[in-house]
Amino acid sequence: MSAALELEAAPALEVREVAVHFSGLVAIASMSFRVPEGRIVSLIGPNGAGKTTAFNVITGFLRPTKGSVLFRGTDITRLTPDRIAALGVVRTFQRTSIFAGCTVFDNVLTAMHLQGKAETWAALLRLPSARRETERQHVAVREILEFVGLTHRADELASNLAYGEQRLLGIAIALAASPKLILFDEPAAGLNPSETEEFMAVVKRIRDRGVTVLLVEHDMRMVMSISDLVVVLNHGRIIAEGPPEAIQSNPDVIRAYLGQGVKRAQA
Ligand SMILES: Nc1ncnc2c1ncn2[C@@H]1O[C@H](COP(=O)(O)OP(=O)(O)OP(=O)(O)O)[C@@H](O)[C@H]1O
Repeated sequence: MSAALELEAAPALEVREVAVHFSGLVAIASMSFRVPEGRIVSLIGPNGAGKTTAFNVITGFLRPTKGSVLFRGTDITRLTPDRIAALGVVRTFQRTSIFAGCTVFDNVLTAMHLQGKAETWAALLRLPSARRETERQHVAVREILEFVGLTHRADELASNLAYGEQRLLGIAIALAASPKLILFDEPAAGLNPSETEEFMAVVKRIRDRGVTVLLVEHDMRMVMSISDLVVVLNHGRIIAEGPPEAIQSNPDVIRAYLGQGVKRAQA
C-alpha cells in the first residue's frame, strides 16, 4: 500500500497541530502527523528536536500549549496518563522500571495485575472465578514470555538478566497491559548489534499481531529497516514524512539529521 493510501486509512493516532512551549522556549512549534493502524511509525530527528516531548503529550504526561491528540478518533489530549494507558496506549521508557529483586515471571504477572483491578476483590475473597482468573493470567504471562523469547529465563531474577534481555522484559511488561498502540523511546540505545536484531524481530512480530507501534530512535539502520513510515522532526517542526526510502533520499532530512545520524549509527 502506498504512503498516500496509508495516510487515508483510519489512523490509530492523530496528532493535530500540537505546540508545546516551556516558559518561552518552543519545544514543539506545530506538529501534525498520523500513525496508521497496525503499522510501525518512527519519529526521528536531532537531539532536542522535540521527540520525547511529543511522546509526553501523546501519553498524557504533558498538556500541550495548543492542539489535540486523537486515539482511534477519541480526543485524549486532556486525559490523565492512566486513563490513556487504560485505552491501550502503552509506553516503554529508555530505562524500564522492572523489579530487579523479582523473577522475570513475577515482573510480567505484576504488570498484568496492575491493570486488572476488578479481579483484585474476587482474589481477596478467594472466589472460584478468581482462581480461574489467576490460571488465565499465568497462561497469558507464559505466552508473553514465549512471544519475546524469555521462556527459558522465567524463573531468573530480573537483576540477573543481560542488558538486551532486560529490554525484552520491558517489552513483556508493556505487552501485559494489552496495548493497542505501543510507544518505544530509544529502544535500541545501548544494545549490541545482535540484541538490536532480536529486538527488531520482536517489534515486527508485535506489529504483525495488529498492534500499532510508534518509535523514537536514533539507530538509523533499525529505523530504516523496520518502519512503514518515518516522521522527521527538526527544531520542533516536521520537515518530512514518508516511507523510509523517500526519507533517506530527502535532501532536507540529510542536511538536518541523516548525515549526522548515519555516522552515529555506524559508530
Ligand atoms: N520540562 C522541560 N522544561 C523546559 N524545557 C524542556 C523540557 N523538556 C524538554 N525541554 C526542551 O524542549 C526541547 C525538546 O526536547 P526533547 O527532549 O523533546 O527533544 P528530543 O528530540 O527528545 O531530544 P533527544 O533526542 O536528545 O532525546 C529541548 O530544547 C529541551 O531542552
